[in-house]
Amino acid sequence: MSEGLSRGPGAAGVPLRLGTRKSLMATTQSQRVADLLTERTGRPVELVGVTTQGDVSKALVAQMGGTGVFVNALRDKILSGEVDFAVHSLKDLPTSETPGIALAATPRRDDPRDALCAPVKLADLPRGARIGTGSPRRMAQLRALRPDLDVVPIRGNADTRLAKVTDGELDAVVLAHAGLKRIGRLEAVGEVFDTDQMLPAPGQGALALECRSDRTDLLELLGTVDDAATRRAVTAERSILAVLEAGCSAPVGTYAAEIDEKLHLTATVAAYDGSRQIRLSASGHPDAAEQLGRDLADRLLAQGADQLMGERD
Ligand SMILES: NCc1[nH]cc(CCC(=O)O)c1CC(=O)O
Repeated sequence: MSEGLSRGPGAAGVPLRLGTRKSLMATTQSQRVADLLTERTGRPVELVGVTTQGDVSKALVAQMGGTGVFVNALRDKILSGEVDFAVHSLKDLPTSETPGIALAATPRRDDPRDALCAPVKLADLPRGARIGTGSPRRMAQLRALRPDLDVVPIRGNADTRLAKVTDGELDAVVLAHAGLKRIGRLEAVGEVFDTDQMLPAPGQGALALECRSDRTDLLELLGTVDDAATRRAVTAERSILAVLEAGCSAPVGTYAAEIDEKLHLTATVAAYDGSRQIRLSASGHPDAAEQLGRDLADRLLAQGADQLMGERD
């Protein structure tokens, strides 16, 4: 479509190429960001579907350490110049920096909470009900809330998981509210967990725009959809993960939000069996988000967080 045209900083009107996975969740969140960018800057944005190895082989996703395989494929396309930028679910991004890649913007966050997908609330599930999740964080917190439940490890995309409830294989599954909203499946929600009951994954509900770090023109343009309060909150949350040297598959829950110009941060580290949980809170100046997270992580470690995370049943 735009073949052969100059893509330099002066090329106003040339569509930006947004590399995206082809799943419904990915294309929905990419299109939302595309529309917002065009609305704010007048610049057209076209979606470029990218098939990753992870989309082709489910076994490979597990083998390569989860969602990182999707992230890496999109980053490769950015570095090679095939696409200009990508939109990721922030919680799927590793905390380590990637040479040549910049986090250009974090748009305003959606609901960060987890949701119980069942015809009833958690308290109304019968004793011993089967509840599916692949996340050690959700597993541990569910077991702490309802030790009598049978927590079943499952895989697959949100639709596959929801189908297990509809067809009666499971009584419930737990998924991110934000993802369910993006794929239009909020009707499946029986209860949205309060953060007092279940702390979300660091960055849950937030999106991340990435582009090449040497594209200063693009960094400025993408920066128009950045939400500073979201960035501060997810910075605090992710700095906990970084200190704990944990990823999205660790039993670590966090939630940060600004209230009355203070940043409040709560984090939990749980044993895999939910038998023990350390949960701590702190608040501080929003501009010191990273330090707030680091200090809280140090306090978690001082109370034995690394030992807890190392225990598996
Ligand atoms: N790891 C999969 C994943 N990555 C982002 C979302 C949902 C959207 C979000 O949390 O921002 C999901 C599904 C889920 O956890 O239910």
